[in-house]
Amino acid sequence: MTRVLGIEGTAWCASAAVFDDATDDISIRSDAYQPDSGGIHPREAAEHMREAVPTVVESILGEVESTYGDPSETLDAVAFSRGPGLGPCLRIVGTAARALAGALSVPLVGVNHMVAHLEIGRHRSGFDTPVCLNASGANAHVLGYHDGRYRVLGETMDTGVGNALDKFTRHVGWTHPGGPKVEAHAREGEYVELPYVVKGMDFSFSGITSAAKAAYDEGTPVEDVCRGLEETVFGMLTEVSERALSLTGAEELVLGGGVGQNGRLEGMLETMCEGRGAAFYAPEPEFLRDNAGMVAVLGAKMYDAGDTIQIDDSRVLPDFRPDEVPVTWRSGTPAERSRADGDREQGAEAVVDLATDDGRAYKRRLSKAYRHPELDRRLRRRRTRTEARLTSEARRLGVPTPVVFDVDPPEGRLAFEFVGTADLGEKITESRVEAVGRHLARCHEAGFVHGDPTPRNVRVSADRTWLIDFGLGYYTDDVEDYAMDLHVFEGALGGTAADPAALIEAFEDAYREAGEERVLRQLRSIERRGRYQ
Ligand SMILES: C[C@@H](O)[C@H](NC(=O)OP(=O)(O)OC[C@H]1O[C@@H](n2cnc3c(N)ncnc32)[C@H](O)[C@@H]1O)C(=O)O
Ligand SMILES: Nc1ncnc2c1ncn2[C@@H]1O[C@H](COP(=O)(O)OP(=O)(O)OP(=O)(O)O)[C@@H](O)[C@H]1O
Ligand SMILES: [Fe+2]
Repeated sequence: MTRVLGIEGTAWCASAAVFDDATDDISIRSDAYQPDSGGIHPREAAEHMREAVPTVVESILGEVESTYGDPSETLDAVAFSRGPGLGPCLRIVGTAARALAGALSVPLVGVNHMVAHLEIGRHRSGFDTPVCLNASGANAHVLGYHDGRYRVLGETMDTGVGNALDKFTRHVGWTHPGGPKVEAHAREGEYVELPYVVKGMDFSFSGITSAAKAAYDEGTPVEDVCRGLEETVFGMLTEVSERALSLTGAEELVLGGGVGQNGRLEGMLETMCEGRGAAFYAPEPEFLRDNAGMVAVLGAKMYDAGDTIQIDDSRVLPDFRPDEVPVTWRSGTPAERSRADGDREQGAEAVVDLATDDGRAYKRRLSKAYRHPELDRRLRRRRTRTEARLTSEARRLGVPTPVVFDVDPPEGRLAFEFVGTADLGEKITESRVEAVGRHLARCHEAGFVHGDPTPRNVRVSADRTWLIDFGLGYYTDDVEDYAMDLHVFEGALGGTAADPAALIEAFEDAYREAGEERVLRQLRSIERRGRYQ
């Protein structure tokens, strides 16, 4: 039996909670910081924490006393959010947690806030090895579990998803937080087109926010812009969640983070999961937005695993990433599930019929019921057309790709030559990875990117390495886009291959030889970029 007091205060929500694992009771006290104008000001937020944290802790201690008895005898540990978050806020929470653990003479547990957003969903759903979509203010990422760590399968390349919505609402003069206002107005609006940006399983929002502001400034009704924002941004998050399910073979999805309170986002995820026979769980709103209940729950699991920290080692970590956390409290690896059903491959976007007498592969991009019909039509058409064009263009450059026999964009249909004997993932070697490096360099030199170069989009045989599935590709002269291709490939290697380091090195060496050094420099800058803005 374990009972843990948790403290949260990474940005706006001062919160304390107690979790009792015998009864599964979670009791939470929260006090939100509400800026008078603009967004969250770090100094004001810290001021709020200074006043509110002692009050919520006091209040929860009172409850512990009356429900369980003397806190120093009935609590096993104090857990707190070490990061990510705003430094000045985190330090106040850290100080409070250390003082309380000292006063109660119990161990201290340092929790990663983003992992807590995930674990609360796993705890309440009872799912074993779900993929998790964290949709919060300052973050947005899709996590999977592999080999003792949570892996970031995909994430935002610029702002968090809530921040993207909040930036738009500030522009139109609404108070913080803007997310709930976007939701209310979107209900009255008609969908308008905004840029849809998915690169492999990564994505970005800054172009969407700018386009939304511009549309509003040009007189598009604010309700319509809000609807366009929801359909676009949540469509992207749902698409990458589906890709993550498809890639890992997981059959469960949990949602986390404050933006998860949005009914449209939940609805899309639910529809997507239904469509592929996966189970979906969204925690109640009080466990989605920032709260100390999730900190107490994860704190209890870590405490049970002996995962406590000494006061001296308990400094806060404003850039704490979820993949830095050694996952001590759980085991299990997702069961491998074959996505092939006889002679039919089920990808995230399409079904591909492979066992044909004519040696062809027939691909069909399916309509996605979760997407707005107009957006769905546009994406399927555009990607089908792009795939035909770039597959042929790459082939002309000498990159091995299948011959395209037929294309029907409105129907989302393509007919290709069948190539290879296996996907790269099943037969990965350094020399094949080097071939991918050379092939991508050649595409980039010709001015386009693949857009989704994962091991599943590479086919291999004894003597050749083909690139397939160019549907997310596009022409560009921006070095950032080329570097993103490399980032996507390396990310996928990191998430699936047993020893990615040697493969990544071989891949980069081959790319360097055939392509431009500045792309690799840009790749380093992508990797260094702070994501918590
Ligand atoms: C590091 C930590 O401090 C940070 N916390 C955070 O972002 O608070 P969270 O409670 O997870 O999310 C707040 C965001 O959630 C948005 N939000 C709240 N209700 C919403 C709704 N109904 N629709 C869309 N967004 C909503 C707000 O606009 C705000 O941007 C994080 O988890 O990234
Ligand atoms: N021309 C081809 N020759 C041989 N196999 C193919 C061909 N096209 C597709 N496949 C097989 O079908 C699978 C799915 O195809 P594709 O990647 O084009 O669809 P998708 O829905 O975009 O999938 P994903 O989301 O996994 O990228 C491939 O991983 C590959 O195993
Ligand atoms: Fe959060």
